[in-house]
Amino acid sequence: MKLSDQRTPKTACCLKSPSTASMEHRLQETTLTTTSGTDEVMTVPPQQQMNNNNKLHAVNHQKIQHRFPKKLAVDIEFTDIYYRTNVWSLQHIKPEKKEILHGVSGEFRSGELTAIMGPSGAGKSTLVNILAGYKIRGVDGTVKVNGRDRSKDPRENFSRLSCYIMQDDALRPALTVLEAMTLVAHLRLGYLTSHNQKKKQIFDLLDMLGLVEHAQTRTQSLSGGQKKRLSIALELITNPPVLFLDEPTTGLDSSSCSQCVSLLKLLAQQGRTVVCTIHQPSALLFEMFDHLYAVADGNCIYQGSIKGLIPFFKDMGLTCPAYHNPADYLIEVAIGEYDADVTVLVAEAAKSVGERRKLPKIITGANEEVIETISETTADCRQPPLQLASLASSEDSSIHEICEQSPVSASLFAQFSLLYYRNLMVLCRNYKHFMIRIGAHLVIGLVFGFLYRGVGSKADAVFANYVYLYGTTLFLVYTGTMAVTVSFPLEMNTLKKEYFNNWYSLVPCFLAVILVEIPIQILGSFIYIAVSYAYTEQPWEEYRILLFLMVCVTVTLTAQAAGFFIGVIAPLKIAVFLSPTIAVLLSTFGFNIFHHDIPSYFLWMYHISYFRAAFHSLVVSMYGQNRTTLPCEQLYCHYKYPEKFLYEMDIRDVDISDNTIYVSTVGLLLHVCTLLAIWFKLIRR
Ligand SMILES: Nc1ncnc2c1ncn2[C@@H]1O[C@H](COP(=O)(O)OP(=O)(O)OP(=O)(O)O)[C@@H](O)[C@H]1O
Repeated sequence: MKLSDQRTPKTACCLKSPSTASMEHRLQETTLTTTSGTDEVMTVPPQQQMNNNNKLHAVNHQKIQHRFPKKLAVDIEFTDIYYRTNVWSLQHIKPEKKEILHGVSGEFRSGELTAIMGPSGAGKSTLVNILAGYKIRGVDGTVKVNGRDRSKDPRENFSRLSCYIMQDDALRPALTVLEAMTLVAHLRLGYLTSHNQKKKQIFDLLDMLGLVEHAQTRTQSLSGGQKKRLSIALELITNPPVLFLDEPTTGLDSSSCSQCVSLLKLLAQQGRTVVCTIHQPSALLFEMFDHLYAVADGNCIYQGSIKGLIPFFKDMGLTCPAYHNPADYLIEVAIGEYDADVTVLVAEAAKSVGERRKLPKIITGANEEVIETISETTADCRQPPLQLASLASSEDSSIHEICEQSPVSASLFAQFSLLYYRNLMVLCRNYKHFMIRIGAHLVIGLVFGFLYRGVGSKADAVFANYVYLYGTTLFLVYTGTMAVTVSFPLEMNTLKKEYFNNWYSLVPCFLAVILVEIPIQILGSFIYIAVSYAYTEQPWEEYRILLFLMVCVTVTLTAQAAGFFIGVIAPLKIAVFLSPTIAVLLSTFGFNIFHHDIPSYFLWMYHISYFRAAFHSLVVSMYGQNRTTLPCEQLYCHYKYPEKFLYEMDIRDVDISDNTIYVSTVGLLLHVCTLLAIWFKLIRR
């Protein structure tokens, strides 16, 4: 069925503030008409002038042309959903099972905007987490997608046709709106979608969400409502048929709230299944929802239309006072006010599940509307044409079929390139951070060089040089570790969101992060070494300089790998304390303590200490390798012969290449462990 042939005027949602007239009135006033041809034109008659400069408001006064490919409609049915988790009981000193959802059932349909409401702690977020596939552990029950059990298909399939917009916007603050959209378009639409098509799609989305004029604004400067809309726009780039949102209106003022809900309504009217949790909305906002799913203490107490809520309560002997906001009344009933017997409501609501499932699907205006196929939309798009949406076809379509219509994501290499470029861009924007890191290496190099000037070439200053070498190792280990300890923890939320919503795979993302950090650390080390090496008058022999550089770079990169690892495995506050503590602990082995003096139960630390291995290598690179006699300006210099110093320090037999291989291996292993730890965190949901 070619939907563009249908010309029935439809009621559509308009994106506006409800401040001056009733929302309902305006909704009815606004019409959405399809025109002939391939372009869908939503014609919105002029509204009365309102005092709102927001772009979304202006949208109502314009013709908006959207070019959105639509996928098949997706209905979600869930039965007997239980969620149990372990909580630590101080009374019994053991973990105990706590049931948070007690077998809830329901159905969310395409073309409908569903609100999940209930008192705080009722289980709204838990339910939406489960339905979005974000929470997996401890969940029992069945979730069907277009009648097919979701668990029978690979997990990624569902995430390819749905998106989850979490409460925390988790955006990249240094990127502009346009950059964020472009990046996600390249990542998710892959190379099969042409540049022009991506650009068109981005601007259509920004236009629809009222963000065009903020395209060049950095996301950190956006208002709360704009951030929320950007979060939605980023996920809409692949046009998923299902949207889950956790409290999208939290933290927004009433005007932004209504704009946000209006937008969700529009998305639902275009045939999507839109499900969001929401706290007590205003009466006007409440009426904008098509379907209500009310939860109280892990049970469903009502599911059905908004209009049906008050009559349902009336049937249960609960009369909503006149002029009372039904949304407020619902919450009051859910917490047991008005002598409400919640168990009766739960039993009645359970009956309505079956009744709703028997109801024929209401063909909402939007479901009949044209939302063009990709092939119609773009002549230059090489993707196979997507099928037009129709509710009839949605019943037969499995997740697999719908997924086959999803755009092909960027290849792993393309993902890496895009993410690497993004990280470089963020680094350039946060150049102060970069400059401070490089500046610190220069300043410390100058200070160390000044304090230990000339010690590298004197026989009577061998111990001072030994301390300089120790200080160098410690400094490079510290700067390597500490600069990156917070890297992954700070972006864990964003990473979780982006990874869950299938933006990219973990390995390219991980490599893109560490390969931006590694050159900075190498550059910093080079600057420090250039200054301090020259100032302290270390031997000016190419071979020794190269050895020195190699050992310093290896140890600082391994320390960096340790910083990444500690940051990922420990909570942030502990990680920033743990990293330097471990560095200091490892540094005590090898410096002024001999292998034979270490108690046997600490020997393992001596052996695993990459610090010790690097430090010994540095000393040997300066005093070993057949170094000639050191110039002595005193009557007697104990260490005139460098070999003697190595002998007395018990490091004469140190093999630099063995040690360097060991330090590098530790670094590589730490990176692998970091990658596994992140992966574990991402999948442990
Ligand atoms: N992993 C968990 N361990 C222990 N309790 C949990 C866990 N997850 C959720 N809960 C509990 O389950 C209940 C429901 O939590 P949920 O976040 O779903 O509530 P909510 O309805 O979204 O509340 P709010 O509106 O305040 O966000 C709460 O009492 C919460 O403390």
